[in-house]
Order: sequence, then C-alpha cells, then structure tokens
Amino acid sequence: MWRVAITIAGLDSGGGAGIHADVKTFAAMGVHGATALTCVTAQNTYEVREVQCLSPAMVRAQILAVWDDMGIDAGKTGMLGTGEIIEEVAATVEKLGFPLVVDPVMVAKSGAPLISDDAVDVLKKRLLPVAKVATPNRPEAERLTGMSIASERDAERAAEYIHREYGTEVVIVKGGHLPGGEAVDVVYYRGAVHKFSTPRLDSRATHGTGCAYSAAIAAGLAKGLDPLEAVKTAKQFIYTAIKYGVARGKGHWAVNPTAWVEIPAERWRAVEELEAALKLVRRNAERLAKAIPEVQSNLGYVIDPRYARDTGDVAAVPGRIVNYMGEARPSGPPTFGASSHVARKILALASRDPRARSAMNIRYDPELVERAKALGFKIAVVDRRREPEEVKKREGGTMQWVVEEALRQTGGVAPDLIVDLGDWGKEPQITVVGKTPAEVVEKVLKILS
Ligand SMILES: Nc1ncnc2c1ncn2[C@@H]1O[C@H](COP(=O)(O)OP(=O)(O)O)[C@@H](O)[C@H]1O
Ligand SMILES: Cc1ncc(COP(=O)(O)OP(=O)(O)O)c(N)n1
Repeated sequence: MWRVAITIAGLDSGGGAGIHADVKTFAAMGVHGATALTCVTAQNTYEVREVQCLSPAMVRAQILAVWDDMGIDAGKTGMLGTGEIIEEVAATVEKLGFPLVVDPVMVAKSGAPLISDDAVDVLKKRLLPVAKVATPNRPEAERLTGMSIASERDAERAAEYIHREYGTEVVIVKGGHLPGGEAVDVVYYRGAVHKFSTPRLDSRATHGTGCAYSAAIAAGLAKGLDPLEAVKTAKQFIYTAIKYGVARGKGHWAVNPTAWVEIPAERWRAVEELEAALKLVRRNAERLAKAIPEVQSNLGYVIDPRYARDTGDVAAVPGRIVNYMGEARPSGPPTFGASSHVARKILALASRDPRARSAMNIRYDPELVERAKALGFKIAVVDRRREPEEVKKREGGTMQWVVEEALRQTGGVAPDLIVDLGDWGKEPQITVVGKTPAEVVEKVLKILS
C-alpha cells in the first residue's frame, strides 16, 4: 500500500534544503511525498537573500487538503518561519494526530536566521509536545535547553532534558556539529540512550543534511517502522546523501537524497549493458579471438561518473575474455571490481570525458590501426617509454598517465582508440573506447572486418 508523508517546510530556490530535499527523500524512500509550504526563500548554496512566509491559514489549508483526500501516515516540519505558523501547525497536527518529526530549523548553514526569535519559545511550548520525534543539531539543542554541548555525554543530557521538559517521545541530538572521527547521533527513547554513528565525511555537501535526515525518519514512520529502525535507516541514508553530494555551487553543496536509489540502479544497469555486450562477443567469438592479446582482453563499464569513486564501481569480466581454441570467451559474468588495468583506464577517461564509460584492450597490430584510421576513428598514440620514472613508481600512475597523454592529443575528448606502444616487458596494446560496452565491441568488430 502506498504510504503518504507530508513535509511542512520552506522552499529553498537552490533546491538543496527545505521541501526539495524532503520530497526527493520521500521518493527515494518509497513513500508518496505531499507538501505544506510555509515560507519561500531566495537561497543558494552560500546565502539566503529574501524570505517571505505564507499566512498560517494557508499552511493549515494545505495540510487539510492532503489529509481530507489521501490521509497522512507521518509528517515532518522544517523551516516554520514565524510563531503564528508554528502555533497553527501544532494545533492542526494535534487535531489530526499523525506522527510528526520536528526538525527545529533555526539557522541555515550559510548563517541566515530561518525563524524569528520569539518563535523559538512557541516551538518549545507548543510544537515539541505534539511531536513524536525531534532532531535538533548541536546549536539548536543548546538553544532549546540552555545547556552547552561539547561531548556525547552532554548530548545525552540535552536529549533527556528535551524529552522531560517538552514531552517529545524520541529526541535525537545530531552529531554533525560535534567533533570526532565519527558522526554520532544520540537518541533518547523510552528511558534509554541509543547511539547511531557513521564515519564523519570530509565533505562540502552538507546543505540540507538536517532536512533530508528528518524526512528519512518521517518516511520510516510512514511505513510503520519503529522509531529506532527508522533512525537506523535514515543514518545510512544521510551518509550516502552527503558522500555523493551535488558538486555544484560556491558554498555548501547540496546533499543528494537520490543517490540512495540511483547508485543501486546504476550498478544494475551497468551489469545489464555488459551482459548484452558479452552476448555480442559470444556471437562473434571466432572473429574476436583474433583481437585477443597475450595478456588477454577485458571489457569494462563504469557506473555514472558522478557516482564512480574506484575500480569497485567498474563492472568487468572476472578472469578476462580469453582466446579459447580460436574463440573469444568471457571467463565469467560481469562483476564489479573484476578488472584493475582496464578499470583504471576507464576511471581516468570518464573523469575527464564523462561520455567515455567503457573500454576494451585488444592486440596491437599496425594493420588494425590503419583500418581504424580509414574508418575515421579518432586515434591517440602513446609511447610509454616517455613515461616519467616517478609516475612509473606510483601505484596506478601509468594508466592515468597514458590516458592524460591520449587526451592531450585529442583536446580533452576521449579518442576511439588509444594505441599504447608498450615498454620493456610491457606488451603493446590498443584500448578501444566507447560510451557503452556494446559500442566498444561494435567498434572492435568494425576494425577487424
Ligand atoms: N560530515 C558528516 N559526515 C557524516 N555524517 C554527517 C556529517 N555532517 C552531518 N552528518 C549527519 O547528518 C545528519 C544531520 O546532521 P546535522 O548536519 O548536524 O544537521 P543540520 O543540517 O540540522 O545542521 C546527522 O545524522 C549527522 O550525524
Ligand atoms: C528553506 C530552508 N529550510 C531549511 C533549511 C535548513 O536546512 P538544513 O538541513 O538545516 O541545512 P542547512 O541550511 O543547515 O545546510 C534551509 N537552509 N532552507
């Protein structure tokens, strides 16, 4: 059954925080996302330029419109702007009774206030008692409790205080603003303290973390999860969203809630595409056997370069494509991390030209190069004997150097062929490059014909 979660929050025109972050999170977590907009901000990754809030009656009308039609399984609040809006939201949620996660947003990462000073008191006295979960960050928890928070122990005390003083059932003091190699969130729930942690990422993509995290918890509650289960999943979710943040803008980059679903989808697609290309290899096994070098061939395909970090993100053939009694034969099914050389070449290529996501190494033969030239293929020729000694010594440095040399010759656009003339003890080879593994195999077949 479809579950419905509502975000009662502000709009960030840059799309990093607020309702954009929340609705992306709801979608990624598999619940239907509804919205009740509170305020519009003219905002980007480094500043909030203008703020305009709607009337409390309009905020209530949006919540009721959703409630009267689909019902609401859980909700969350973000930027509420004014004491009047908070008062109205508290009264409406109290009447309807759906579980609410309150992210007590006070100040944007860029430093701009997102709530009026007098409204903090209304938030404490009216909204927190109605909330099932509250997710203050360190400065917010300090403002709600008057305590100074410098350690996990302080965070525990603050979480318990908020529960005792305002009646919120589950209080999470987030660890994003606390020091330490781990980002530890301290959860006070039913008289006990629980901790959820991930390694702390050294990342610029922290705009919208609190929004996406609280939305992920609300999505879990909408699905009927126990609050601790919801927090556990939300913690993994926000780690991924920060790790694969949106690398655009001059300030704090936006978190990326869709990484949660895009990465698994990308990995599945890469395997599908590689499998299709290997079928083509099997269908042309005799012809392709002629292209297999002494070291054998491999055919690799990297996931969307926005998400590719290392050779574990490149699918290839374990055991390579071998020449078995005059037939090209893939030794195993497409597997991530199955290649080192070809995978490193692909990573280097795709980081410079994101369309070049697949490659296959084949036997060097001047005749094949001539044929490729006649076909109009773009060719770069790299003489490895010119590789500087310090690059040779660096683990993985050669592949990067070969690719950079090739791209220097082609003006930064990936060539169809990189001809590597080899070195002492290194077999010369040709790397055929393409957008997809099927395109690469087609190119090899053309050169061979
Ligand atoms: N650099 C980081 N690495 C890993 N997790 C982080 C990092 N920064 C924040 N988090 C996590 O993101 C979530 C949101 O926390 P926080 O950034 O403190 O919220 P806010 O956006 O309200 O300031 C929490 O689970 C926190 O532990
Ligand atoms: C419209 C809007 N709502 C909320 C925030 C704050 O979002 P948060 O997740 O706390 O992220 P940072 O602003 O702290 O990066 C916002 N900026 N705008």
